[in-house]
Amino acid sequence: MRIVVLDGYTLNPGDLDWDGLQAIGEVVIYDRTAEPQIVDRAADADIVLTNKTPLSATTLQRLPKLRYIGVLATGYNIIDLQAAKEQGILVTNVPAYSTQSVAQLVFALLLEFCHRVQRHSDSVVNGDWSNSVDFSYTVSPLIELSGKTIGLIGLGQIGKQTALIAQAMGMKVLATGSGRRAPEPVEGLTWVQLDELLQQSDVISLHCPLTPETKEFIHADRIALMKPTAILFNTARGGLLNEADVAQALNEGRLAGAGLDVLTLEPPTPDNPLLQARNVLITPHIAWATKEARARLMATAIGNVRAFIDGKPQNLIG
Ligand SMILES: NC(=O)C1=CN([C@@H]2O[C@H](COP(=O)(O)OP(=O)(O)OC[C@H]3O[C@@H](n4cnc5c(N)ncnc54)[C@H](O)[C@@H]3O)[C@@H](O)[C@H]2O)C=CC1
Ligand SMILES: O=C(O)C(=O)CO
Repeated sequence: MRIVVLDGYTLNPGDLDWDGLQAIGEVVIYDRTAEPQIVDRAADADIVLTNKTPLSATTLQRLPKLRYIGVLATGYNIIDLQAAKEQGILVTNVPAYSTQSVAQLVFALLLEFCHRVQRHSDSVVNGDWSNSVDFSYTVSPLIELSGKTIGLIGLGQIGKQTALIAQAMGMKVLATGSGRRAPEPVEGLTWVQLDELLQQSDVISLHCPLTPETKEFIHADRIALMKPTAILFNTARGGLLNEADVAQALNEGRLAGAGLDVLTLEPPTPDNPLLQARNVLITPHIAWATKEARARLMATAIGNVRAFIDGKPQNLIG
């Protein structure tokens, strides 16, 4: 079996190894692949592994030998699933490998808004405390989370873990999903419709996939439903937001802040309006990238390839 990894660098920048994959077949690993290079590099492959290199219908039509795509991620919005199905190509993803890490980053971002730890520490190191007449001072308002309401859009693996952490902090948890009812009862959590969640939440966190239905579904009309004091978090996919609308709401004080790990285009162009927006914290799509999570991702991705070769595919999508 000829296996081509199109963009292996972010999964394994050098602190993991590909041995498990190399034991399965003839493997070629590219750190990154630009779109025009995909067909040349994958032309002879039976198996292609990709994290964020897109496989569109046009590209797949030019890869007639391809039998299997292993997405090196949970989100698989980069694959044209319909085209893959029509060509008989199986597609798998890696669920749940980063659940704890992503939920942890939600709170890293949220707690930064609550305490501005770095800003306070910088102030102290710069001498402000030594020069202060008081034993305590603040350089920005502080927020206590206990008693505040968090609204989770998407209650899958990451949404549920985020709910647990929020509950441990004394927050009231609202959630919504694609159905009118909760997929399963979760203790202490209230299932509401999207508009109600947007109206009632102090903190809103997105945990649903990017699909044609959810594309840019956080837009001006929905932002207008949110409290002007609300803080929005997106660790799912950038395309869930209309970025211009979110930036405008932040700049006009109709939204208090945004904590973002993902943008529509990654890396972003310098003119992305969110980069200069007021009260925004942006991380470069790192929620998944703890070594612990990447090691789990590697193990499951290799398990997926083995299962496909053994004729018992696992983690199939589409
Ligand atoms: N920033 C990062 O590094 C990472 C981002 N992700 C993103 O997070 C997303 C969620 O991951 P998981 O929780 O593991 O996936 P999951 O599949 O366990 O949960 C997704 C949930 O979203 C719900 N959903 C689907 N359509 C919806 C809609 N229209 N409105 C509200 N909810 C809807 C589903 O019913 C499901 O409960 C992934 O799709 C991926 O895009 C995942 C891992 C790492
Ligand atoms: O697993 C995912 O969906 C990610 O975004 C990380 O690549």
